[in-house]
Amino acid sequence: MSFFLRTNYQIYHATHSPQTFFYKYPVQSISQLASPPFLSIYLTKNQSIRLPGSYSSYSKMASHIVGYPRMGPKRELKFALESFWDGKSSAEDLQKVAADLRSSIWKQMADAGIKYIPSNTFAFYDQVLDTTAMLGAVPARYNWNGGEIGFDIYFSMARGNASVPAMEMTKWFDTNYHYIVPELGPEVKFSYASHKAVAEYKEAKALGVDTVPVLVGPVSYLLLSKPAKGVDKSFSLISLLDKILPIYKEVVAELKAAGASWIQFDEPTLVKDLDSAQLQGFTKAYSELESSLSGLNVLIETYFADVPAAAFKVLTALKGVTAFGFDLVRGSKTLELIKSGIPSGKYLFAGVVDGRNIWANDLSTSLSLLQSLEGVVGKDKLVVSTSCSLLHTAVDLVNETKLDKEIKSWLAFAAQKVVEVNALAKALSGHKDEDFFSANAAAQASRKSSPRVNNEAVQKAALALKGSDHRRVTNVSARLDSQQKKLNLPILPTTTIGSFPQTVELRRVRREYKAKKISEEEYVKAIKEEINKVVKLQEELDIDVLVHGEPERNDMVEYFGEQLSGFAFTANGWVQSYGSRCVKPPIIYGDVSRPKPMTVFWSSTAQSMTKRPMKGMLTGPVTILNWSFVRNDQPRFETCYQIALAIKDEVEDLEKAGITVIQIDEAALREGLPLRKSEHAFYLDWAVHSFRITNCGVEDTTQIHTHMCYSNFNDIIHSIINMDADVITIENSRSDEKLLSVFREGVKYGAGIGPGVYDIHSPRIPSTEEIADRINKMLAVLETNILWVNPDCGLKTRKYAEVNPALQNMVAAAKLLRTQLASAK
Ligand SMILES: Nc1nc2c(c(=O)[nH]1)N[C@@H](CNc1ccc(C(=O)N[C@@H](CCC(=O)N[C@@H](CCC(=O)N[C@@H](CCC(=O)O)C(=O)O)C(=O)O)C(=O)O)cc1)CN2
Ligand code: MET
Ligand SMILES: [Zn+2]
Repeated sequence: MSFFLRTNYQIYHATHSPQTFFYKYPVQSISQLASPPFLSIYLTKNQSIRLPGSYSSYSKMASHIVGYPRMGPKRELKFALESFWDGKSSAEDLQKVAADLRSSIWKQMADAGIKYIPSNTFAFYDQVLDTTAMLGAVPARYNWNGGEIGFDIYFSMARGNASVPAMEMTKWFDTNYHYIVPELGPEVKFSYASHKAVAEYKEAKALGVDTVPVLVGPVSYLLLSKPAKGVDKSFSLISLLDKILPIYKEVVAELKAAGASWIQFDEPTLVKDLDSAQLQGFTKAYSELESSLSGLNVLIETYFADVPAAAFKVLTALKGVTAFGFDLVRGSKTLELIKSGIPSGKYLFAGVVDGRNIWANDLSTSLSLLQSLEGVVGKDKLVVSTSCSLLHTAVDLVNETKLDKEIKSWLAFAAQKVVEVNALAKALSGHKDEDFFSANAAAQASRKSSPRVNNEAVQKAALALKGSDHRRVTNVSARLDSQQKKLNLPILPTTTIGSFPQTVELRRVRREYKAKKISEEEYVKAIKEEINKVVKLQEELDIDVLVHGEPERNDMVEYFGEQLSGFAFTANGWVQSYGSRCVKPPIIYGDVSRPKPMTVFWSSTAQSMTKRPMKGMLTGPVTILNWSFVRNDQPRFETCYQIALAIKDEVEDLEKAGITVIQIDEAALREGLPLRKSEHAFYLDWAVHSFRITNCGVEDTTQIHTHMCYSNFNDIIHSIINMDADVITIENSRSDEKLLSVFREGVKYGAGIGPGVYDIHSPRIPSTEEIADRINKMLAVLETNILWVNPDCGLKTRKYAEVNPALQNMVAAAKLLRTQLASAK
């Protein structure tokens, strides 16, 4: 009898001889798995296993996974969600896809031998929004009338609906994941309104998997929320603890009744710079919960950075808490705190397997670290874990059939990380899998010594940049004058951020070209037609500075990654960014260089179609860095300088080709800001420097734009000014125009600035009046002659039916104000 067998890195065709599987040959394509039988068992190469008894009966080692990607290996959840939103499938269909995904994830972890398997890390949109639903904290505008929160209220909060805008969405710490920001105030009535955590626990249990239910901890929940509209900005969110804890108690009681023996509270805000009042919130919350939690093992999970000493002290003194989880990849200083001060008798969940990256773990180094920790907390109290939820890494390397073999051997995605965690736990318990460890050691050695990683010329050029400054010689106001002479733009010039809708047809063209189903000629023709359509549309709309629409790009980072040396890319390495939207971060494995121009052909083609200025469109070095999986064998700034040099070459080639406005997007500059304030200055210094390197060599008459989205800039406004761009467009409308407050407070901004006039992440179409109103608010704090009018961000996720009227209204609003300003003179 023959089977397919999944190992950690490969799918094998296997034969079954009475009690043992033997590998026969590697299966080349995943499509061969179409017909059963297919056994999902994780094994290491050259290892055979005995079935049935021995495999399932060996006792589970002390291993734990903080959380797991929810989209599915082929983005099954994405397609199910979008089909449901489009009215093409039912709520039951969506529930079924979700249940299947959850069940396969739980079984996969159970099969791999993980002891502490998380539940409730699944979400239809976002785990913070799930918590808002659990607490019944639905803003009044959604007209919720109590009862269990269903899809319509839940998705209205996430995405808005025809009559009500969505809740704010913002970056989850320093990741590319976005969460829905709770809107709270003294008037909010909390109630237990979503039983999802308990339902998931029971669902797993029914499948034979006893899980650790995961909740966003009460203190982090409050610290990640914002005062609702109309609530005083100085309102103390933490003061709401008294109101939400009773609901947490209800949830805990229900989980206990359902049989849970562990519970995990994610309290990642513990890694931030908290003040003593905020820290006291933890003490208060967990003392309050102590009696409800009795009888349960309670894990407080932290991640993404070091836990500061003061927070560590508070954390380890919490009542009723039996276990602490730490990120030991990004939080190496926490290690010293653990060694010198973890209370005895508590469990240590040691996050040694990186949840933020795709590199295979250096198992022997991790094992030594874990062994040293055993000496600190005791053998029976050490649990091997991931540094954070695996939500932030790709799902399964097994689906990467086209990836270069050598590079593949250096990698581990979520499914492989689960195996690594377990291998480490087994090794600790004296059952080290020597084959697995030696294969891993060989891969580590090959990565260190591979000549493909090094490019000496690039290293030298990047090294030469350090320590020196790079800026344009003329100051920004003089440059703007020279540019205006050339561009002759009206006041309140209108523009868009770059991308236009990515239609099904467009995706098909790109896909078929990639799969070599259509010729280069046909592809170029189709893309040119698309650009022409977008150009004509913008001319009809009477937009002043045009874009080509980015139809040739799958993604603003991946597109450049595909063309730069030192990058590898995956076929299925998707990571959730928000809701159903995913990104496929390229992998930077070596020194970066630009073999040839990347965008010049498309930009000059687009410019030839119009007399209006056409913006060249590039992604900046910091954003390419922050939205890629970055090599971990050299400091990040070194990689960033290398990318900056490659983009500089592109900027100069665009200028030579006659492009006079060049936008260099730094959408992710703010997001890369370290979580700890003490590290901000160093990061901002090299990040801003990298940006300036890209355009320090252009003529005064070449207008450099940059764009940023989803960020709070108020704390880094001086660095933004220091980027010295001629024009910046910034997301603004979905965060209550917080951005404008910095100018209200008197910060002088002399360059062009376009705070977004409408939210592009919602299907809702803003009216002319609404947009005019927004522009007026901006004019109250910004000089008329520097203000630009543009949407918040690119339009690629929208449909033309939304984009056309929205832009029409935007241009109408700009014209309305121009007339008003002219007559007011
Ligand atoms: N990297 C990055 N991060 C970002 C942003 C961004 O634009 N890029 N924007 C901000 C908001 N986040 C966003 C993240 C994703 C998307 C987005 O639209 N993602 C697309 C995927 C984009 C993509 O790469 N699409 C490819 C791949 C198409 C595809 O789905 N192909 C199928 C079919 C392949 C086949 O049949 O052969 C597949 O791979 O399964 C393309 O269009 O060319 C999606 O989820 O739908 C938008 C905003 C913040 N972070
Ligand atoms: N130029 C890019 C676009 O319009 C910038 C997006 S920022 C996430 O899509
Ligand atoms: Zn943007």
